[in-house]
Amino acid sequence: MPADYTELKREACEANLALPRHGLINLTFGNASAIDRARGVFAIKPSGVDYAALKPADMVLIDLEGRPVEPANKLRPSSDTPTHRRLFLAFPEIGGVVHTHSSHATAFAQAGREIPIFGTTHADYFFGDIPVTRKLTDAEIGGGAYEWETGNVIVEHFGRRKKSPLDYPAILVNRHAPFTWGPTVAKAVEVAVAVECIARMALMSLQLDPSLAPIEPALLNKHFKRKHGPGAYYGQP
Ligand SMILES: O=C(CO)[C@@H](O)[C@H](O)COP(=O)(O)O
Repeated sequence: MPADYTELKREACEANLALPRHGLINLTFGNASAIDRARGVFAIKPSGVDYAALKPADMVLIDLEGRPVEPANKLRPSSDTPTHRRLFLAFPEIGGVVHTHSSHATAFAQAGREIPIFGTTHADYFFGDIPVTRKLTDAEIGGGAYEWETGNVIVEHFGRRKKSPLDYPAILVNRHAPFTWGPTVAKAVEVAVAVECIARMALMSLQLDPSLAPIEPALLNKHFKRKHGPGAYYGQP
């Protein structure tokens, strides 16, 4: 009896449809995926397909070895599938990954800039700057495993600090755009919305005052602690 992935595909499709709904997507940029940890299979957006046309049955199933789970059909998995797979392998706590090219967060990523924490909107969600990875090297870009290497620089950023990725569910890939994750793909979408909202506010704050200092520690602690409690992780990845 073949496994039934109907619910996994529905969950992944709903997350992908939420991206343009939240204004995080232009054209076919971006992608979302959800994993069935018990079976080691994730469902991801098909490559290059108009979001408006997406249906659950279009989601492509890939196992954690990178193999298609269903007979190949006309729809190829997202070009970013190896990046999602790299994150699912490195972060066993996560249930979903989202990648967008949302404008303001992508502006910070292209500039290789972390998103500084200037106010309580940010402090309610993250205890520090939203980080940016190092640039990929020419060898990583041209070595034939670019998307996998993109996942590697994200994992490397967290690995050095040995913090749970759920404590810090977002990062900007240098010269590229944001990736977010969460215990579910729906939560990863929510984080992607928060990252874009925070990035837009940060960019406008810097336009008003290019030398704006980061938020005061007392205000950061008050807002983060009242939302996430004393047991939450306080610090950067
Ligand atoms: O990173 C990028 C573009 O730079 C991706 O967001 C692609 O634009 C999405 O491609 P598919 O998921 O449609 O293959």
